[in-house]
Amino acid sequence: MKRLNRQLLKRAELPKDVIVECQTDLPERVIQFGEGNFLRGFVDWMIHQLNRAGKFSGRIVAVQPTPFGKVVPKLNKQDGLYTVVLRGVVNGDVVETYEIISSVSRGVNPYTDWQEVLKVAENKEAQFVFSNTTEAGLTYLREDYRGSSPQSFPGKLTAFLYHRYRAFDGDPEAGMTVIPCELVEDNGDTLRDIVLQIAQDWNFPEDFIHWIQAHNRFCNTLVDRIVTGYPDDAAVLHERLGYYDELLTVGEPYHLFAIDADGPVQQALPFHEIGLNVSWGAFDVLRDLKVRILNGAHTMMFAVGYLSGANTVRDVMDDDLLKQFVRQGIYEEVLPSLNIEAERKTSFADTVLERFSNPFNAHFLVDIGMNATNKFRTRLLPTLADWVRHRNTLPDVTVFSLAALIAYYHPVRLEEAHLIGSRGEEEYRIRDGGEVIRFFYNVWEDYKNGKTDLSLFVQKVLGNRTVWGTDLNELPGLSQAVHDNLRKIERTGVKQAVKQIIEEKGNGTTWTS
Ligand SMILES: NC(=O)c1ccc[n+]([C@@H]2O[C@H](COP(=O)([O-])OP(=O)(O)OC[C@H]3O[C@@H](n4cnc5c(N)ncnc54)[C@H](O)[C@@H]3O)[C@@H](O)[C@H]2O)c1
Ligand SMILES: O=P(O)(O)OC[C@@H](O)[C@@H](O)[C@H](O)[C@H](O)CO
Repeated sequence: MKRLNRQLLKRAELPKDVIVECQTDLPERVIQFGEGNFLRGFVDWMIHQLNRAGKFSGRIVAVQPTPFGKVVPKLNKQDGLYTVVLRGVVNGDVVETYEIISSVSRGVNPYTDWQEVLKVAENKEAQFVFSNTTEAGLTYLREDYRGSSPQSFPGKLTAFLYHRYRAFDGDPEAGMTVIPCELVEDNGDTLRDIVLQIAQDWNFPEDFIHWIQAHNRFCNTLVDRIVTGYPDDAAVLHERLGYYDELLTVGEPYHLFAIDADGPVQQALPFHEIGLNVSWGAFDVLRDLKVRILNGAHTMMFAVGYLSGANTVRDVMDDDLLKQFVRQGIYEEVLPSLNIEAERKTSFADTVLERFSNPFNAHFLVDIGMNATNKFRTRLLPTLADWVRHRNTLPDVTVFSLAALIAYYHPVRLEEAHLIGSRGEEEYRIRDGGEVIRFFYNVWEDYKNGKTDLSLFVQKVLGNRTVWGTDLNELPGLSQAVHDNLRKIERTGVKQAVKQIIEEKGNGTTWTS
């Protein structure tokens, strides 16, 4: 089967329902740090839509952010082309679209071709920076700059911007608009602060620091689209498309891009003019809705679902009991703890459940479970803490999900940088930061070897401030409740324990939806 590339576009007859409006000769106007699923199915797809509408006329250079990337060679083999498949239910109708995306001109591996990255800095037409390097990428790393590619993403950006500053002699007009997409609160401000810190570490001149502050915009953003990436039914899709695409990118039709940016950015990137769901300006409420409801529910379900035998979000939604668990968590615990107008939060939750029930949504629970302790801290702990503060009781579903998370972090062995857990005969990888991994390995070993009993084990786990950012034992009753839930899980397994929780809470008729 022929591979997707420019030649194929010239020669092949493609199925009629594949959207092919490719512009493969537009100038490079964007540099993007990251080439992962999310950027390809979201930002790059949006820039492609702007190009199709004649409202941007520019392409993207995608820079690989770590030495271990595998996407850049694939992108270049396909001349930057790839297919976005959007599958889901919109207003009750099943929607499935196929579109060849041509907004990426090429990929660059900065570890072998750093000069190519610097050449983009010398191109005045390149005025935008996008990124998604996961939360782990948007962090400060103290490192030296010796003229080759820095390790960290902010280090690369600092070196890139310094080269540009020098190439254009500090021209204010050469300043860039930087739009990071990492799910980090105030991601634009955070990135700017790290860049400024690195500029100081490297003794770059004060004038450069002034140029960054005065003439480069760093926008805070919030992104929302479930992009599951390369599908498990790729062979079927290739057959249907009639060509081979190593970068097939599957996502849902829903998308939301909130960008806190002023008029000139809105005019330069007029997403709103072509019907894309982009919100300009401050987005505090949207962030709370998205992170607390959608991401919160994901974190609430991943361990409970996985240890109950489900593999994907869709499996959870197809199981009456697990679905009830998620619904109770959202409607009875997360929503009451959000100080947002009732109709708005309920309607957002309804949409989230509809998105989770997307029949095509093969979103793997083990992927959602990566770095789950940190996700619990940012996505569910606010619900838990708020509940305790206002009601002096504990939210059962959220607390159970914490116990299930701890059970999920139960290793059968330590393997290099991660733990191996087991679900019956099957093994899975427990992926988290090195310190978290070592901590869970040690506490579970002590418990299994009888050095601690379950009460002390739970107290140790909840008391680790590095893991949770706080001592969770200080929440009244939490330690006992997690202990009781873990005991139930030990005795009956997760699924039976969930059943008990649901039955104790009643049949759920109090749900808003
Ligand atoms: N996939 C989604 O549905 C979705 C939706 C919204 C937000 N996100 C965000 O995207 C991230 C996952 O991205 P994806 O789905 O494209 O996955 P992916 O694995 O396809 O891409 C991850 C990218 O991050 C880079 N990266 C990983 N660790 C890094 C590090 N330490 N330093 C620098 N770069 C690093 C990788 O090289 C790769 O380019 C998540 O952290 C999430 O916050 C994903
Ligand atoms: O991508 P992560 O691993 O940070 O979190 C898992 C999911 O909650 C997340 O990817 C959502 O699907 C996404 O945030 C939807 O916009």
